[in-house]
Amino acid sequence: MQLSFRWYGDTDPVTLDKIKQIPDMKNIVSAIYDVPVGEVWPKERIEGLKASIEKEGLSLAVIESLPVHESIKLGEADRDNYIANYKESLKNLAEAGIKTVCYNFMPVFDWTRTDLEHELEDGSTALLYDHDFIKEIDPVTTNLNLPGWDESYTKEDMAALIEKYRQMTDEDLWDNLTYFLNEVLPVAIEHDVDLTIHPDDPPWSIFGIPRIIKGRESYQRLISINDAKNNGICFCTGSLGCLEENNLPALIREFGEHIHFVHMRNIKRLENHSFVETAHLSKLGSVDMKEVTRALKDIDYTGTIRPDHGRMIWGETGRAGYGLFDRALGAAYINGLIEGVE
Ligand SMILES: O=C(O)C(=O)C[C@H](O)[C@H](O)CO
Ligand SMILES: [Fe+2]
Repeated sequence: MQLSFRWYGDTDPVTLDKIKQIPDMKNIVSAIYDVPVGEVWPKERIEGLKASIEKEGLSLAVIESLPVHESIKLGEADRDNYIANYKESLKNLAEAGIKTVCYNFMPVFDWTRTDLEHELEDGSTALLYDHDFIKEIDPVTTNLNLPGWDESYTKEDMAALIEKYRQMTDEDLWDNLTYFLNEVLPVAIEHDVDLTIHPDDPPWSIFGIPRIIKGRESYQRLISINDAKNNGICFCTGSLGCLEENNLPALIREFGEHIHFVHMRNIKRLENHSFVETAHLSKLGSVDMKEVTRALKDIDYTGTIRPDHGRMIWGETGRAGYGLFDRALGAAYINGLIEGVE
């Protein structure tokens, strides 16, 4: 298993010279963030990102993420243009030697929380999701100012987009994912790139819009589209762990040959679908990280694994979920789990 760390590029307050001092940290997960969603990622930009990482003696192991344009998720008439661009970007990434690309198929929003600085009893802060609050609010008028949300939307854009998705069913979204994968997988297979779909976070419909990547049935359906290993999974313990019925070690054993990227994150399930992110340690949350790691060992997982969202501890401020200190503690914990199961 290749330990890795997410880095948001030159604007990230967490710098590569610090990341590389985390024990056994050799691999970086990153992306190009200033190319508009749907445009082609130029070769020179990819090479530039790679060079900036290799300059520090690290390697660019995974792209998280190559985003999927809303027109593709909506199945709109112009989706083919964006799919053609997606293929071009995949080719450019493959030519730069990148073999693992993460994406998600969540409509409009990325991960969703209701409080980015929820104070825990030890004085650290974590990301909280209050399901009752989410059910009450109008996402257009309530500014949750989540970093994962695309800041380029005007309120009118967002309202129009949400309305379009509210007319869609899960089936419609599956149809559009199927269309997308039938188009891009041949390119991924030809260039030996593993696409890895990140689960929905949280893994259920919010704001009345569909979400489909939630657990076992989702993965059975995903693989029924195309059983090539390139039709892959980013196994995120924090996202999947939000649903008590998701047996994470069993999912790993069942879908292991499609897992090419792992996010290690712990959450504590609260009542009625609410949850709070915790430190990575199993006993502080609802996810048994040791059994997850043992299952990864059992499937001889050799892919990339990263600590996912951490708390803000020791007074650190920065990008929600992406501070240095608690993710570094998480990385050290993952090192220990791997050593333990080996
Ligand atoms: O929601 C999660 O578990 C993620 O890993 C999602 C990442 O934070 C997402 O890629 C940020 O855009
Ligand atoms: Fe994740």
